[in-house]
Amino acid sequence: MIPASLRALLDATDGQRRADWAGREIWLAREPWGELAVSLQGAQVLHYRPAGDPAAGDPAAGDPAAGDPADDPAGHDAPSDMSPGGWLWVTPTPQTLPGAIRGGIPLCWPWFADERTADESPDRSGPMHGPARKADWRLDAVDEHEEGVELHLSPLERLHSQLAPRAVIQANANRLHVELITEHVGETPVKITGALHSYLAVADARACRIEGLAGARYLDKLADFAEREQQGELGIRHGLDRIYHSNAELVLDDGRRRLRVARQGSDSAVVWHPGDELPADTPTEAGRHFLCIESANTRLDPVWLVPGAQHLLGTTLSLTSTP
Ligand SMILES: O=P(O)(O)OC[C@H]1O[C@@H](O)[C@H](O)[C@@H](O)[C@@H]1O
Repeated sequence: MIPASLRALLDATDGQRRADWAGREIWLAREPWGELAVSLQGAQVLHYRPAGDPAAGDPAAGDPAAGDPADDPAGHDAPSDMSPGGWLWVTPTPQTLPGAIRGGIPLCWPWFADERTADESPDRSGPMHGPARKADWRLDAVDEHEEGVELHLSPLERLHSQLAPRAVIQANANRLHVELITEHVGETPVKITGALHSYLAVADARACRIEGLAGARYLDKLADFAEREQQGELGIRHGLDRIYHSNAELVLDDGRRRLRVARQGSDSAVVWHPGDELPADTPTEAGRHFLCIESANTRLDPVWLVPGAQHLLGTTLSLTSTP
């Protein structure tokens, strides 16, 4: 679910790959395999929709419910400034530059949340979730073929004295895969955290289920990081902010789609929705249509990088039809 203005840009593309949206340069594609939109601010995937996405509310996509708006929670209860379809969510009212866009898959680097250490930020200053998501990135390589696309990006300016990040984004008719690779180009070991802060589009954030976390330990950020154990699968009915100590593959079931969320290089799965306390850049109606499941490295699994070493933090989204 994306802003109608971004949808209009995608619909208007006639093969060109660059457009401006909300003051940012966007790389976009609308091809037989599906659709992809990436903001060069933050190397942030904003939209992904594989061909035939059955929950799009679009008769052409083969959605049997699409003919009857009342039966189609995927699309027709969308706020008027939002367009249904796709696996990711973006706010219709993003902050102006140099603010970050809320939605899609922001890259949080080289620290997660406000847990920056002296390694990541010598004076422990800097924005929540690190500078990468607000920085300008450049496209270093694009590999387009009939089945999909692969993009390689790196920041225009150096974001850390000893670390160099780059992002790889792969999209095709079956999956979206994002990698954030950190290379140590300095002289002394450095500790990092970070996250791929995926905003997944859901029918209603208060009626979702996440499978794969039963029995996992987690830190409850809303209870001063109290440590708890997940009893059974996670049913979401209200706001939550948790860091699960788990590397398990997860399935997000919102009643209309079962999305598999696989993670690489991550022993922390962050599950977040602000409930009724929505951020200022998120209108009430739009705000109930996302749930964040983040592939993360947090205080539970920080990564020590030695000179010459690399770390890959990744996430892969695909469908599962198996209940
Ligand atoms: O508003 P931001 O900076 O994008 O952060 C959103 C949320 O991101 C989550 O990852 C954190 O666990 C939350 O505590 C935080 O509120």
